[in-house]
This record gives sequence, structure tokens and C-alpha cells, in this order.
Amino acid sequence: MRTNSTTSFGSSSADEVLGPMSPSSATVDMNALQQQGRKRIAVYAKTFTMRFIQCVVQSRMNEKFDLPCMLPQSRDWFNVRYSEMGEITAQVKKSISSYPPDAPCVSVDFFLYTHEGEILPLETWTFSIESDEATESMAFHKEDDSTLYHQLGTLLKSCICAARMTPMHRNYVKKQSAETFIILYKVNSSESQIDLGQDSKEMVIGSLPSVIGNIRLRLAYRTKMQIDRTITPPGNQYDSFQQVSIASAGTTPDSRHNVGTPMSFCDDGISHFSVSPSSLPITSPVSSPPDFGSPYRSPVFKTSRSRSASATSDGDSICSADAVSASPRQNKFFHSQMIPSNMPFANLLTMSYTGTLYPLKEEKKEFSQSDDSPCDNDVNNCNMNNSGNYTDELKETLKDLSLHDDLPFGPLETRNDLCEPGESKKTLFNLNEVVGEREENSSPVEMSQRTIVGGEMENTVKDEESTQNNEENVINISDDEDSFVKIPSFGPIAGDATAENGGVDTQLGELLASCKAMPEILSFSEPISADVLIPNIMTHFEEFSRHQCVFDQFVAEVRETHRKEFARGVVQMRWTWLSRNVSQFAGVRDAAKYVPRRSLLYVPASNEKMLAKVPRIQADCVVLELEDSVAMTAKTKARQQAAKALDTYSNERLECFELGLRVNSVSSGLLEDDVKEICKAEHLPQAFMVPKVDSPEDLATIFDIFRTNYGATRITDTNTRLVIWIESARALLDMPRILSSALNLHRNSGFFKLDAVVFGSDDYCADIGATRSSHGTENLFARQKFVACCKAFQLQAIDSVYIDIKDTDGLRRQSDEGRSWGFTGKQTIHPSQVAVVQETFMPPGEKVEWATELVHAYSQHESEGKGAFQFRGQMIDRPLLLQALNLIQLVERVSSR
Ligand SMILES: CC(=O)SCCNC(=O)CCNC(=O)[C@H](O)C(C)(C)COP(=O)(O)OP(=O)(O)OC[C@H]1O[C@@H](n2cnc3c(N)ncnc32)[C@H](O)[C@@H]1OP(=O)(O)O
Ligand SMILES: CC(=O)C(=O)O
Repeated sequence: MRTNSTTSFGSSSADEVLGPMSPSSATVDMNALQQQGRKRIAVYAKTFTMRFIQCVVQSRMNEKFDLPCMLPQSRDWFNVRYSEMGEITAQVKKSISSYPPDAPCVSVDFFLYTHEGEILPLETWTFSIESDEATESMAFHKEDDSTLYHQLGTLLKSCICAARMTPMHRNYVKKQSAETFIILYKVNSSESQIDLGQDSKEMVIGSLPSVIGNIRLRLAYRTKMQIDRTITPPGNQYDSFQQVSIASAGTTPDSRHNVGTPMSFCDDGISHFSVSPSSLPITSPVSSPPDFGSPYRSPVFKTSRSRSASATSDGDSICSADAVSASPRQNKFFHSQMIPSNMPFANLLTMSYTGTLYPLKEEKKEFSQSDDSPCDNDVNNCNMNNSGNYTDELKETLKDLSLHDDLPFGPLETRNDLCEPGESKKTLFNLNEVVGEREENSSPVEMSQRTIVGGEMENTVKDEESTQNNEENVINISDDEDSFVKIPSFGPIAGDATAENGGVDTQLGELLASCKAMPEILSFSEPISADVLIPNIMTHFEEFSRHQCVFDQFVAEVRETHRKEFARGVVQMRWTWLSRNVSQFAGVRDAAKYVPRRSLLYVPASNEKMLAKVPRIQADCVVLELEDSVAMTAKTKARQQAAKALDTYSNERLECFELGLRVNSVSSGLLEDDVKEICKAEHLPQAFMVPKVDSPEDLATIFDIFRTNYGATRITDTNTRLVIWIESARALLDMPRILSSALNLHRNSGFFKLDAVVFGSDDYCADIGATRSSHGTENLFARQKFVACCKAFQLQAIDSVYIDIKDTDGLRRQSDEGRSWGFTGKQTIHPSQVAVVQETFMPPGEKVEWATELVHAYSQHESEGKGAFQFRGQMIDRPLLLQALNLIQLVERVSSR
């Protein structure tokens, strides 16, 4: 992490930095002095170019500057202290071969690059030295040298200030992310060619006359922040950035002012697009813009993306549910494909979400081997060996961390498949992309590596030799060094002698700093002789040898830290994967939020005695019931009792996983009265349950009633869930639309999250005119269609009521049938039914053992490249793996009570 980026102003002068001018002015030959002055200013110009680019580019990285003032010893160029980034220096060197005054100018362009691949040129900085008659006739005086040096210092400080005042800095620098946009830069050895659009502004930051010409720093920036999306976005077709910038520059004023296209907003809209088309507001973005009163409002971008395009995945299908999880990852920047190779800043930002900028050789190898991993997106398991097994080292670490016990299926073995696309915040990353890019763009940058350790941007040092030997190379870095060599920062190792003495990091840092300090003798006019230089270097070598133990210590710390960090990352990744890929979890991303509903017990809210039993009822889900079990004459009483009970229960520990409340249906006309009364309670139920939802229009009414009576805060309580009942032929046939509407209401309007759907078999039978029977064949089609629809949307499916309270065998049989068809639970009406149902929906011990063994066997075969294999006489492939994981997780969750 760069903790060292404050700018402070020291007191150095030209002489301190370059050494005194010679020959002395007393004996000066005017021509020689003129010549010397020119040379000297040329050095200033080159150094200034480097420094100003560093300052401006770093200011666009959204990192805080925090360098302590080093007065009075500072020998920082132009009295400005900052920490150089090697990557920027490398890019400057790569992009320009000569500096002013040899080159007419140097310019730096900045661009905003959206996740959709569009580019908006934002500003350009130009440093030039232009001679004219006045400067050509200027005579150089020795005092001019020092004056100019200090003036350049002021110019650099002005540049730093200006860099923080442009629209780009104010509006965009802090908001960069993989989901929205990032800022790129490009260095040119000529005037910039980019088009900053209508009403762009230009200013001269400073102009200093000198014997070699007017030294000038200029800034031009865009004021109209619009992207014309009628222009083809840059993609693979662009080989060089030049092409991209030309395409952008082709924007015509007219096309920028298209009317009728929806607007999106920099911080809201673009991220909407990246999340999911279906996450766009139901109402048109034009008619419902983000809150203009917000202090965070960003400038408007123009987009030609239309609602109709979004609608394709908006609606009724499984895509709608899936899109939420898939889209953000799919839409992340794929830099190696999208970003031209000479946009190094993009690389720096890449690592903030891929984890690594440049892969180590062995990582590269692992990634190329895992191309055909079932994880089709972007993450792989980096601490596995080449056959996909976890390395001994990782296993060892997991043992150290006692993490085996936390895993659902014992020790980590070969889990090539258990990786979560996109969850690559530590050392888990997609290297396939960066590898290609890295090889193509071999540059001095290869000497350094940067990666993320512990979720933060850190620098790494690449040790060529240890890389070949498959050693650990990722190192935490935190320093203010100004070169490619970064000094690591680790806590002292307890008990170690070096720890008491300031710690390995301090010692190593001091050593490297002393070795890298600017040599005392440095003058362009007096070359350093070999007699002085060689002994000097030899002394440095000896110094290093004496500190061998410091390096050894450092390497040991690096290895240990990396090993532990990585192990944690893997375990986290496995759990995340599980919760996202197992249908049992019904679309709930976080396993901890999964609510088991093996049995759902109705408690009529009109019955005070029954209500009093609720805290001790061990049904997974208890439903305070206002609907069918409550007589019309008792509705008011039931509502009042339910509201009171909600507040009373809030002081008690309930045995159930969920306390819900079933209101009356829309068609009953009683819903609003229910909601009005219940909202008098201070505590909401954990789930609102609404029967007889026959259409999306019913949902709109439900939403409206809740919104009117509950107010904005309560209705968007993200912890409150929604459960609905499907109880008619019409509703059954319209289930996809009903379910997707409910999910969209949550996504777009923040309404309670639909989590489960219940089949109201008695009302369904009444609706279709069927006669209820003990064998239940009259509901065969409905139950099977129902369960398929629920699962298509990753929702829990709750089976019908078994009304014969005394017939335990029949209840068990029907429960067993429902479970085997895919239902996740069953409604119960009497406490005596709860245990039977919950037991039936709990996998038996031998099944759990089967599932656990299957998962292990699957891992083993997966690592050997076998998708299907034989296990206990059965053909096993991926769907069976998912079934096994379903079982394991249900057991895990239920036994956590
Ligand atoms: C098709 C549909 O719509 S289903 C949904 C609507 N239906 C319902 O909500 C019905 C819920 N169930 C009930 O109301 C009752 O179980 C009934 C009316 C069916 C039977 O009730 P009872 O005749 O009291 O049954 P029973 O005498 O066996 O009850 C035994 C005990 O369990 C209690 N009990 C029974 N059902 C419940 C219940 N659902 N919740 C809490 N406690 C209950 C009784 O209060 C009684 O307690 P006690 O021993 O302290 O007196
Ligand atoms: C439970 C319910 O409402 C029904 O079966 O109709």
C-alpha cells in the first residue's frame, strides 16, 4: 500500500541537487557559462518533465499523500517531496525518447474509460520549451540558475494544486471502480491530439523565460462530460491507443446532443448497467432520475442504451434471477482484451480487482492448466499444484489455522471446481488475461511486480531465481522508496534479535535507503572517476553481505505471511462458492442468511393461547396467521394480538429460524387493514407472507399498500423477507411472471426480498373443482409444475398442507414424496406435525455420509480431469454433486440452531 504520498516542500536548491556551477563566475568565459547554463536548464527540463508527470498521474490514482517533511536535509528536486512510481517512470521512458528542449513538448492525456469500453478524453497537460527572439537573446547569469530552479519548484507545486482542481479530479478520481469507470493516461512526445469537446478550457499553469526558451506548462480540460454512445466503443479492433483516441475525437457535437436517449448517471447509472439490466428501475430512468439533491451527484453521461434492450433479461425467465449475480462479474473490465497495451494506468488499476498485475511463472502455468476448469469465469485456485491438488504447503497452513473443522466436507483436498467466479480479492486471480498482455509488452516494468495481499494494494518484489524455484514471491510492501525496488514492511518476529532492534523491515529499509541514497559527488560537469566509484560500490556490496541475515529474515516473513493470507482466501472462496451454487440456498448469496423452512407452522393469531406457545415452537418457520384460520368476526382481534405478539417476542429467544406473519389476500379486501394494524408494532415480522397472489398486478397492489402504510424506511428493510402463496390455476400458470415481478420489485424498488413460495393446495383444489384425496393425485401436475417454477427462480418451494392431523404415516409419506420431488419444506397446521415433517426433510445419516463421500470423490476425479465417474455403483456427474452439496448444507444450517 502506498502510505507515503504526501507532498511536502523542502529547502533544497539547485546546488544541493546538482552541485555548484563551475567554473566560478569570477573567471568565467561568457560563452562557456552560457553553454553550461543551457545544459543545466536542459537537465532541469528533463527532471521537471519526469516529476510533473509523476505528480499529475499519481494525483489521479485516488491515493492520499502522506510524506513527512524532511527539512532541512531534504535534497528533493525542486523542493517537492514525493514518492516515485516505477511504473509511471517506465511508461514515460517507453513513450518518449527526448525531452524538451530537444523535443518541442511532452504531453500527458487523461481519459475516462467506462466498463462498457467507451472512452472520454478528459484533460491534457503539456510541458514545452519554446524559444523566441527574446529568449534567444537572453544572457545567462549564475544567479539565474538558482532563480529558475526555485521557479520550477513553484511551477511544480502549482501543477500539483491544479491537478486537484480540474473537473476530472473533483468528479471522477475518487469514484473509479471496476463496475463503473477508471481513468487512464497516455504520455506523448508531441502536442496532444485529443478532442476535449465543446467549451473545453485551457490555461497556462506557468511560463518561465530562460536562455533555452519559454518553459511552459499548460492544462486543457473538458467541461462537457458526455459520452456519445453512437461511436463504436473500443475493443479488440484497436491495436493502439492512438486509434482509440482518434475514434473518440471523431465525436461530433450534434451526435452528442441526441435527444430521446435515456440518460445514465456516472455513479448511479453506469453501475446500474454493470449490475444487471434487470436492475434498472421499472420506471424510465428519464422520468425517475437519481436524487438531484444528493451531494454526490455526478455529471450526466449520454447513453444510447435503451430500456428495451434491458428487457430481454428483465422479465420472466431464469435469466432474470441469474443476471443479478452474473452481471457484475461479466461486465468487469477485461483489460487485456479491451485496453490498448500502452495504457499502463489501466494495468495499475487492474490489479485492484484482479489481485495481480504480473503473474509469477508458476502462477501462469497453473492458470493455463486450469483453462477448462468448471469455473468458467475468472478465478482459479492458485495454491494448487499442477494437477489441481492443493499444495502440501496450503494443507499445512489450513491445519495451522484449524480451518479443516470449518469445512463442510473435511480437509481440503482437490477442489478445482469450487472456485467462485469473480471472488478474487487476494491472490486468486485470472492470470490468463494479464499473462498475454505481459508477454506482449515486455518493458522495464517487468522488473517489478505489484499484487494485492490482504485485500490492499501492495507492491511485490520479484526474485527471478526464487520464481524459477517455485518459491513464494508475494511481499507486503509499504515504503517511500522512489524506484522499482520496494521495501517490504512486516511486523517484527517475536523473540527475534532483529525485532528488538527495530524489526526486519526497519533494518532492511534503512539498509536499502542508505544504499540508494544519492551519491555525494554528482555533477554533470565532472564525471565520477572509476577510482572513486569502484571502491564505493565495493563498500556497498560488503554492506549488503553483512546484512545477509536481514534478507533471510525478510524472506521468511514474506513466505509465512503469504501462506496464511492465501489459505484464508481459499477458505473464504470455497464458502462463497458453495452458497452461490447450491440451489438449496435459494438464491441467497450469503449462506448465513439461508432460512431453512422444512416445516412452516400456522398459528392462528386470533388464538391467544396458541400465540403464547410460539417462542417454544421448534418449527423452522412459524407463521402468525390472519387469513383462513381466522374467522371474519375475529380479524380485528387477530391483528391486534399479532401486533402485540411481535413486540413481545422481540424480548424473547425464539426457537424457530423465522417468525412470519400471513396477512389476508389482495382479493379479500382486508389486506390494507391488516397492514395498518400490524405497522403499529415496533418490530416487524422477519417475513411477510401473502396468500393468493394471482398476478403481477396483485404484487403491485401489495407493494402499494405496504409503501403507503409502512413508509420508505421500513419497506426497504433489507432483512425482511417476502413469502407468497400460489393457490389458483391462474396463478400457477402465471408463476414465472409473478415470481420475476416479485424479484424485480425487490431489486428495483427495494421491496421485501422474495425468498420462498408456498403451494396452497386446498384453495387450488377449490379453484379447479378437484376433490381432495389422501393420495393427492389431483394435485400431481400442480405440485410438480409449482416446484419447477420455484427452482427456476432459485426460490424455496413449500409443499401442501396435510390436513389429517392424526394420520402421521400419511403425513410422512406425503412429506417424503414432496422432498423427493424437490420441495424444500411443507406446511403444517398442528405442532404434532412439525417433528415428522422436519425429520423427513432432513437427509438421513447415511445420505449425509453418501453426500460427503461423493463430494470428496468428485474432487478427486475432477482433479484428474474426469467429469463423470462411478461411485458406489452409480454414475456421478456435476448435478449429483450439487444434490450432495444441498444435503450437506441443509444439515450444516439446521444443526447450527
Ligand atoms: C388450508 C389452510 O389454509 S391451512 C392454514 C390455516 N389453518 C390454520 O392455521 C390451522 C392451524 N391449526 C389449528 O388452528 C389447530 O391445530 C386446530 C384448530 C386444527 C386444532 O386445534 P386443537 O383442537 O386445539 O388441537 P389439539 O387439542 O390437538 O391441540 C393440542 C395443543 O396444541 C396447541 N395447538 C394446536 N394447534 C396449534 C397451532 N397451530 N399452533 C400452536 N399451538 C397449537 C393447542 O393449543 C393445544 O394446546 P394445549 O395442550 O396447551 O391446550
Ligand atoms: C394453505 C392454504 O392456504 C391452502 O392449502 O389453501
